[in-house]
Amino acid sequence: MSSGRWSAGVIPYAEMGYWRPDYEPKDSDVLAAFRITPQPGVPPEEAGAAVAGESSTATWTVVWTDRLTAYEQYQAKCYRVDAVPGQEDQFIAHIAYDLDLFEEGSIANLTSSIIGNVFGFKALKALRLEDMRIPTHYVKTFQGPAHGIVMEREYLGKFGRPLLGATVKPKLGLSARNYGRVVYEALRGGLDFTKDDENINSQPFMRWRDRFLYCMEGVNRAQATTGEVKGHYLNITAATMEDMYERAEFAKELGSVIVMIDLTIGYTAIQSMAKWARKNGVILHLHRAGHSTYTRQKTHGVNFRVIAKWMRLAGVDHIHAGTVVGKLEGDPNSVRGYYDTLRLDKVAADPIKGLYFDQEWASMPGTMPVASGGIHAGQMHQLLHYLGEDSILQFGGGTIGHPMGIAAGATANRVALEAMIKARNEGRDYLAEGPDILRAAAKQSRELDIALSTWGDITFTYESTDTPDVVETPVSI
Ligand SMILES: O=C(COP(=O)(O)O)[C@H](O)[C@H](O)COP(=O)(O)O
Ligand SMILES: [Mg+2]
Repeated sequence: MSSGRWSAGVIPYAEMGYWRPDYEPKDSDVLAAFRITPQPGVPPEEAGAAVAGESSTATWTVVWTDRLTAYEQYQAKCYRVDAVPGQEDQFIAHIAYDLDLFEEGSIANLTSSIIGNVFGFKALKALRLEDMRIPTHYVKTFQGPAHGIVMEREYLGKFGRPLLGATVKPKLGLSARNYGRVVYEALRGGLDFTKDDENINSQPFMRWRDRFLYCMEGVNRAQATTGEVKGHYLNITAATMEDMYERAEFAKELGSVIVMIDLTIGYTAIQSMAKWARKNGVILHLHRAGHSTYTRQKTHGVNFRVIAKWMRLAGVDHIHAGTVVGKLEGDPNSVRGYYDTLRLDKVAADPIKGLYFDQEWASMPGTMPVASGGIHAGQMHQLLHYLGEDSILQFGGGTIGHPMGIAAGATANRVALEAMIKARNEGRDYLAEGPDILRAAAKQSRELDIALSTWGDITFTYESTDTPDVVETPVSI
């Protein structure tokens, strides 16, 4: 292959040893699959080598000090470049990184290497990190989910069905007392959880302490009324770690089973809160606020499946992971891949689901995927079919917008879910028989009947104008 010089005076990375088609990745290597779109005139192997170089040891020229290190071991190696069928300018570069390049248990260190500089590289028109294989040697250095799916179910005493939740709406502006009323109504009506929105922190119209007090009053009253364990995700996102710890401690003092953080607080803050959550026996919910700024474009950024992997390592118990049928973007096969990544212990490579590598989690607990964003009771069969039962289904508008009121909206969701689970136990098929099962259940429940007649036809078909995630069978070049 001709490595090509993409700028005068620059030594091709391929010549510096970052293109190694003969390299056999070791079991302990961290592997990455990047979608690269090289600039005209830059051969794909050179572009792949440049990414390997810049995300490991290299600068743009050979430096004398390289020879003072175990240079070859520390060089990342681009060992394979595949053409993407139907996308002439795109290639998938596979890169192997020696485990010694990374600090144990640090998402900040892992990401400063893998996505640190390379996305601004002039040699590339665009770059997207599609997937990573985290070797079990490295997996074992992370705490992982504070409690995980199995323990969460045991704490709550809820088994064999998805958990139900709702985001309090409107997003902003309610007083603490009215907010607490929404919590109580939704929980007494049949939901397991209610949730703060991503941008509810401590604004002038409702300070965090007041919100926590009124929410927990609603939670406690709903527990007394229903005899079930209930929770409200108290969002402890704040400007500093000190503020977040203070809010988390107060939530625990009030007896909350769960607290919430936003992805915007950053990887290190997330890992710190995961440690706090394990130590204090409080479930940790993560809202992926901001992710679409870098996950949505199909040729540039970071695929959400990689964020899902990092967040399971970082230690969150819940993460928003898409709905397939709701109001927000999400290709069905890719979403199934995210859910597998979060829940399974061994995840097999599957090009249809966009999974480039086998991933072994070495018994690390699973993170509960949360489906949220424009979903309602009329989609219950589809949600169960696509997302499975170890999930949280969250209906904000689809609870609080119910014409008969908030508690009725919650009841509609609970009745629809229980009808579907009963049908599963009788061996019936969610997708084929779902609409019949829902209609039959609605004959016994005015709340569900009204929900179906209000929202039954809403399918968010405008979403299908989005380009589906590019999932292809790679071809070696
Ligand atoms: O407020 C909502 C949903 O409200 P509603 O249920 O009224 O639509 C959540 O913030 C979104 O789910 C985030 O998206 P994602 O879950 O995809 O990250
Ligand atoms: Mg929201």
